[in-house]
Amino acid sequence: MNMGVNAEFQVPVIDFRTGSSDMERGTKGWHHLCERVREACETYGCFQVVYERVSRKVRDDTFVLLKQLVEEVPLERKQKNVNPKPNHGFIGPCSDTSLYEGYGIDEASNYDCVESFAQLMWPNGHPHFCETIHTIVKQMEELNSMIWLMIIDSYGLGKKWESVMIDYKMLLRMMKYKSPPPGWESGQGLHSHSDKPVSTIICDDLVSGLEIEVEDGQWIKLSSSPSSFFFVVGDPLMAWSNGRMKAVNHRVTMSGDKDRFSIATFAMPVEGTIISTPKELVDEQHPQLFKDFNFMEFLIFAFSEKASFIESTKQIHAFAALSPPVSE
Ligand SMILES: O=C(O)CCC(=O)C(=O)O
Ligand SMILES: [Fe+2]
Repeated sequence: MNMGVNAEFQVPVIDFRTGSSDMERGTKGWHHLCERVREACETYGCFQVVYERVSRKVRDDTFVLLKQLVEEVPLERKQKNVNPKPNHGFIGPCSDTSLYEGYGIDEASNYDCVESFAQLMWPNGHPHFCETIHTIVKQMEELNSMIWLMIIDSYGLGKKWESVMIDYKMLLRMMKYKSPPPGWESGQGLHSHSDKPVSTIICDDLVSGLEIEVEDGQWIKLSSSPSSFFFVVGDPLMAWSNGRMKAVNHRVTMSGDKDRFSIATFAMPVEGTIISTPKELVDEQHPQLFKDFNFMEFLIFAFSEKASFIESTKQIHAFAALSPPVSE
């Protein structure tokens, strides 16, 4: 098994050009984009999307503010960022050798939720933080909805999109990965996993570190650009697509002397949402692989003691696989 990082591969880069007729639903260009999105999600489980609706200024300000949060706010305030839902709150560097530090804001496209977080970190308030973070999350949410619509159209489900589109909220995580200590060639920033939310959009400060597994043991490092984001397929989207899309195994590996900052918005279905494969995606050749399941129950399972013994990408199978698969 080759554990090396292969730099020759690159995931597809798909340009959502602002103002182009390709972005108008129903045009030929739109259908072409839908195909490319579907192919990327099926082959790699992720792609890079160029999206200029998020301005350079908002993006730059976001990382300045994130650095301010990491560097200036005392630990006891950071620790107030708690949430009973798994992986929704502050995760500090849990040991001297841990490179990771992360903060969570649930329902971050709601201004009040960003403000409550800011109030805990800066008791005198921080309107610039609230406005900037709220803006970028709203724009990333729009991008996510557009990609979902493309996925739905790419499978010919456009006419019934209202019944397949699920209601969701955006969980924001803001992250810092320290560069490895002197003498280390590289260090683990985040262990390998597939995402438990339906899908994820990642925006980074151009310090690379994110890697995906393309074949067993073959990892590729992804490098972004000032106007690009990574869209990542999560386990529930893979299950919804009846296994067509790939919930890609990914991790963060740090090298060099620069810290990495990133933010990720996770699409979290609202309480009570049932993930169910549309019947159009089930036939003789594609028997149904997963039963309908409650998203929140899956999330809780994935963070349980029992699931900690199961490889991340296999957890969804342990939780919801139909065996044998059922053809309609
Ligand atoms: O920070 C990154 O680039 C990746 C984060 C990630 O994969 C996650 O939080 O699930
Ligand atoms: Fe992830």
